[in-house]
Amino acid sequence: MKGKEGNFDLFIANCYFVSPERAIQRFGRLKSLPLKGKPRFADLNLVSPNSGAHFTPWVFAMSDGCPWLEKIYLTDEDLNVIAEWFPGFWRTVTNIKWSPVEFNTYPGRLSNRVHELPPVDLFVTTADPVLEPPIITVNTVLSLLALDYPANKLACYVSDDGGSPLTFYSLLESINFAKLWVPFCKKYNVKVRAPFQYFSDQEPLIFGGISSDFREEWKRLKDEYDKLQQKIEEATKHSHPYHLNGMFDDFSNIERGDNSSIVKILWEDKDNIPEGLPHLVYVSREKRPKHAHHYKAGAMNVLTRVSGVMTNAPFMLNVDCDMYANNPQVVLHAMCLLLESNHKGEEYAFVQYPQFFYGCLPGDPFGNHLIVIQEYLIRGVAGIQGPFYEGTGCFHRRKVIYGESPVQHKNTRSNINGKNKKLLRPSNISSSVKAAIQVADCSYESNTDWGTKVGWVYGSATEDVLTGLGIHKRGWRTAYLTPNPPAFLGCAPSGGPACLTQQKRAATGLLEILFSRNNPVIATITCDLRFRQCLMYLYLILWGARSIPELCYTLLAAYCLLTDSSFMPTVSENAFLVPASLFIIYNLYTLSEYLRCGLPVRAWWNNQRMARIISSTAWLFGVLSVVLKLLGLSETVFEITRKDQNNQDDGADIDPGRFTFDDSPIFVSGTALVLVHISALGWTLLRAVRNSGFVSRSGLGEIICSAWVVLSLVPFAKGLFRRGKYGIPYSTIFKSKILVGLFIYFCISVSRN
Ligand SMILES: O=c1ccn([C@@H]2O[C@H](COP(=O)(O)OP(=O)(O)O[C@H]3O[C@H](CO)[C@@H](O)[C@H](O)[C@H]3O)[C@@H](O)[C@H]2O)c(=O)[nH]1
Ligand SMILES: [Mn+2]
Repeated sequence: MKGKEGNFDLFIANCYFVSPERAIQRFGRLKSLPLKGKPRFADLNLVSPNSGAHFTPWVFAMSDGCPWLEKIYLTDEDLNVIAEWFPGFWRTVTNIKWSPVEFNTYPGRLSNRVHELPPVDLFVTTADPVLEPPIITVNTVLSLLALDYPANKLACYVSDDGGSPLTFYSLLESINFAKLWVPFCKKYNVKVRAPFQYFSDQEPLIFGGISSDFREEWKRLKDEYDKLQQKIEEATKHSHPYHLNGMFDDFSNIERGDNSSIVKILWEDKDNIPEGLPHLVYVSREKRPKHAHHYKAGAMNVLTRVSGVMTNAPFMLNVDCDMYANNPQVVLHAMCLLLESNHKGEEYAFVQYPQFFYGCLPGDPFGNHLIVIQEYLIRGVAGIQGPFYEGTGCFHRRKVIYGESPVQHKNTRSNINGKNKKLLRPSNISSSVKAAIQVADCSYESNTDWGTKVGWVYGSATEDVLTGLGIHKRGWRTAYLTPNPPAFLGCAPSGGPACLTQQKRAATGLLEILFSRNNPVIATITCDLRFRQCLMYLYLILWGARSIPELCYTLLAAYCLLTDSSFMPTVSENAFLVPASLFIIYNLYTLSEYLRCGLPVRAWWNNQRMARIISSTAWLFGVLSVVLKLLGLSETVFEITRKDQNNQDDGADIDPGRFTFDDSPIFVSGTALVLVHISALGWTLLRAVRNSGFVSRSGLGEIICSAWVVLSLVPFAKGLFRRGKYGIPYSTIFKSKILVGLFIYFCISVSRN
């Protein structure tokens, strides 16, 4: 089974078409593709819903001679039906979801080419030891050190933007544990290599038939991990847990946001054998109050340069500090794609894994598990030019980050003819520490292309999407990989404040892209961004801006009820069917997506509800902060999301799925909106009672709209009557009431004129 066997691009048409002609129209084009191999099979039966006729679509397999990769183009049956019946309906979204793609990778088949595997640099970013407890970062690092990949081809770099001695101490302490953990994982082929997850599961001890050796080692390692955890916990409690001497000297007198560069080798892998422990390097870049540090993008660029002078691997993985590797074969899976070019000779700029989360609350109460979005949206984009960069769980080609275009890449590749590829990683890195410190200084980037044409791009709080767009703009294709088990798992924030802060930052950052030099429309006209990819980016970056029309519509319903007017047709008119069917179809369709992902109805509802909450609060504030930035009144900031620890209980009545509040102004608009609608509905009811019956101009349409808003904002309605963190603070309610008063006054004065 070598050589030509195996690799094929597979085209499947598994959809119902309105007519066989339509199917031929859509899939006939496949015939003209340059088939290298023989078509494999064609045995799917299609049924035409109109004529009932059966017909067989074409299924093609094209062999490229690469045994470890399959690319499957799927066509979403429901999408086709909808697209057939409702031409033009939800066009932008349909554009994105139209041609989903799935890759199947077979890392096992790479095993006889181990010597050809390239080195990979692994990056972890952390920024705040309080919001991001070091034990979380330590677990992520341990999961990376223990990956199924030759250790002498890996190097792990941790960027600590907090310059925290606690984070440094925790990583230093974890080295001794890593020396036991990594061999243990590889010896017993441990599935989950983040120790906190592995040991939270007692199962390995309960099953029968496992050697007593294993039991003993398991217990020993659990013991060691507990000790490590205790040490870190202890250090967290005391302000000076370690004598500031020797290795800690650099951390004395550090002020937040004002420190020189620190680069320390925590572990240098001198043995240089595949079974060893990868290099581990701690990096805290220089920060000065007068120098913009560009948040995560700045940190990523420093990591790129520091690793550049130390190991300079051709591929770089980056993860957020909470995103541990859940599938030990992530690098191998990524290599199945990165080592290959497709039948047109194109290579992928990066391989993006989805963001999935651990410890998920049932029913996705905060609407942030991203399962459906990733399954339909990102898989769909994967069939256009490729997924956007999600900021974590992504393998980049180093040269692409340095600004290389696909054409340049092809040329250099054919020049070196694949032979001189750098397949070894230096085993001595201590000699380059001095250089590494220099490239981590903040003056290093002045008057260079870093942050514009080179590296992670500055100017947006969503540096990930902006950077990925810069790559697509140069004409690169990218790939989306969804192996089983999921590649990486992280923490999804819970509670109102953390979720809304994260969404506000996303809305801000995405909108900033519209006003950046990477504007997708300009990129399509002047560069190599594809048109459909441009539509996808527009859809994405205008997410937050949707809050403005949405707010207008929600207020419109309340306005009509308060002034006894209407914006909807009445039930007796035929025209009523238009909004009614749109409403029903939209909800049924989105619901079907959740059900097809195996999620409960509750998850669908929670996501719909959170979308309205986020739109009326976080996105609105996101838009506002971009407006302030454009007016030059304030700069946008990257607020770090709190990484919750599961045991963070602070009371008996704990319900982690319940919405929480604090005194942030972000809650004012939502509170005002729910108050407006409750008033409007109350007023309508009163009027109905007084007039004995609904003889008014505003009818069922307006009432349904208003009630839908209240239903979506139920957490706010409940928050009005609760105290503590589940209640809305009085000051917020007070401010909201002023807004409500102004709105009602506006309604009355408009309707009088
Ligand atoms: O000044 C900073 C700020 C943040 N970070 C790191 O950036 C990562 C992401 O920050 P987080 O607060 O966890 O944001 P999330 O909302 O969870 O992040 C999502 O959104 C970000 C912006 O789009 C992406 O960068 C992330 O990869 C993506 O997971 C974390 O590792 C932080 O430590 C820094 O290194 N320096
Ligand atoms: Mn995160």
